[in-house]
Amino acid sequence: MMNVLELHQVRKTFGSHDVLKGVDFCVPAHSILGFIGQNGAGKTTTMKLILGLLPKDAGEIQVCQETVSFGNTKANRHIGYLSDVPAFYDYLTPYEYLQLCASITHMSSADCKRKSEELLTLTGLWQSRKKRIATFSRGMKQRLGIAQALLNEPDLLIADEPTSALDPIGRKDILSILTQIKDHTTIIFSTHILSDVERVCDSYAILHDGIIQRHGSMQSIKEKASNRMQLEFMNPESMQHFLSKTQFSTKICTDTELQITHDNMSQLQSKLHQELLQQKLSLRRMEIVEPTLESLYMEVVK
Ligand SMILES: Nc1ncnc2c1ncn2[C@@H]1O[C@H](COP(=O)(O)OP(=O)(O)OP(=O)(O)O)[C@@H](O)[C@H]1O
Repeated sequence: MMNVLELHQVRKTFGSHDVLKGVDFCVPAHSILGFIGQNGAGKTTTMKLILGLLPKDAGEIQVCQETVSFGNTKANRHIGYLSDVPAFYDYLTPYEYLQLCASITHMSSADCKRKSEELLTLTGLWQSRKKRIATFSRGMKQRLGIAQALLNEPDLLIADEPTSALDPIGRKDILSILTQIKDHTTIIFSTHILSDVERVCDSYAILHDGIIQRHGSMQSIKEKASNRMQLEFMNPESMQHFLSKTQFSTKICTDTELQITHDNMSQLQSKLHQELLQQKLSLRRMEIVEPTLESLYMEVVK
């Protein structure tokens, strides 16, 4: 599959601060990439480099096979951009606003009408098309931001923390729009909300300490073999008893719960059964801890 976006060894320094120290990742066509990182990790910086809004110190960026360079906005015709806090002319209606945006890009008035109607419907703003943007909630403004970013039918949508400021319903709306458009548009969205990535993304990339520390498909996380088991004891005393005798190295979670890490799950299970039997202990719960995006993230940033 063709990559809509490719970054190779991208570096960026602000003064003496090495923000990006060689960032590499690709986004295949018609997929959604969750671009994950803590505050200040360099997500916005990366997005501005992709848009050619900042000069990079080294490396290469390609959008739809076109090389991006600072100040040259040619590659931007492939891109729709949604900033983390989209700003609008509040006295306009969403319909008027989209028309204004379309007129700036010299879209014909027939195309503009058709596209505005389609996008207001897609983003659930059709009913509110005659209300002034000033009366809109944050979620509605974010949805209008998506409509605007999609006006020119971009191959790539770059969304900077589109869900971070929203409540659960607002977030669900945005995520559902992103899922609906991915047949036509490839999406990269930055976030630190891991559950949003788990809900809609096809792949993830974790930026930390200036490089992509982990990346892959969401499917690959599910297929990763678990090496952890969680046990819950009936009471704190039985857990203490177990801890005083066990041969396994353990990580205590609460006064009745602990985790055991082991390379061979079936071996662990049978040995545990033996131990519990010998110690005459019964458990409330014993379950395999499936690998999650959160556990990967924690490994990286801890
Ligand atoms: N123009 C600039 N001049 C100097 N330092 C900058 C500039 N822009 C960003 N930085 C620094 O680069 C680092 C990365 O910032 P960036 O905004 O890319 O992070 P982020 O991952 O988007 O964080 P957040 O989640 O808080 O938006 C920060 O330490 C920031 O202070």
